[in-house]
Amino acid sequence: MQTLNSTNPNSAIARDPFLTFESVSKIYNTPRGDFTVLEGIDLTVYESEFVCVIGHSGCGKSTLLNMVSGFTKPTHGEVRLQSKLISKPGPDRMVVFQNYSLLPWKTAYENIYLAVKTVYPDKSKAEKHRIVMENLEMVGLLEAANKKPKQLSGGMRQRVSIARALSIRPQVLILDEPFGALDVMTREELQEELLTIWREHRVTVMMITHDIDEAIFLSDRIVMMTNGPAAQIGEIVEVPFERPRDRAKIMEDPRFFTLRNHALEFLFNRYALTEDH
Ligand SMILES: Nc1ncnc2c1ncn2[C@@H]1O[C@H](COP(=O)(O)OP(=O)(O)OP(=O)(O)O)[C@@H](O)[C@H]1O
Repeated sequence: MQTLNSTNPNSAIARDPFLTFESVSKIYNTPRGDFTVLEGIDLTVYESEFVCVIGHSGCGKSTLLNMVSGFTKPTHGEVRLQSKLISKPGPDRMVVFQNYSLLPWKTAYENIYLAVKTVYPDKSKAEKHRIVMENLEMVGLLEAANKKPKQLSGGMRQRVSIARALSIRPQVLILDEPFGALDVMTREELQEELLTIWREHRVTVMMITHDIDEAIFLSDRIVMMTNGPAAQIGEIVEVPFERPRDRAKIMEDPRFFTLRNHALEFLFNRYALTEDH
């Protein structure tokens, strides 16, 4: 594994490990025999870090994040959060998917309320209400509180999903291509909002994206996966831009193009998809 050198002000060096993958492999048993998706994954994510994972379709990015959420377990190796072995889902790790996953028969308010009620059954009704309202406000959706998902735009639904995930104060926010289905304008708007929320909450984020520009704009480090089967971390690139980030300024920075070209070269030259994939 290589790391592109940088003088990153957000550099993870000399911080305590927070989320760790130690010699992680994942093998699925399929009707055609064992299928090794990931092999020998070692990764340390630091508290409050924003890490993006990129790689070709099917290389195992969701599998990697599913081992953080606890939806799936490693076949070999361990994933730990603050030294504690992750073996099942828990409220300390919340996931936002691309396809919203809101309950369609409940309003935005009720979707968030249900999450708060499930995780904090002992909180008073007034306190639960306060948490829901605070989180709806955080994503600018107070006025849409009583709307059901089908009455909301894709961007609004994703805002509700993010509010719901953060309402229970997870330590890790797992984002599986959260903006993949949105148009460019909405996508950029949500990226800005996500960065503001991340800065205020200091939550640790692991996010899958197929969009290199999005990964550069959002993250402290980009984990680039090789192709499967038996995909590995090919390279980890540090993103050197100071925060808060200004998209226009970043786009003018020569380092942006160096990073972008480096990631493109990795994906479309060194690990280009071949006929077999
Ligand atoms: N439960 C399972 N059983 C068998 N194979 C699986 C299972 N889940 C995933 N796979 C296979 O593992 C590989 C990696 O899947 P995964 O969804 O992790 O990739 P990905 O990089 O997230 O893909 P994409 O970018 O298309 O979402 C794929 O070949 C997929 O078909």
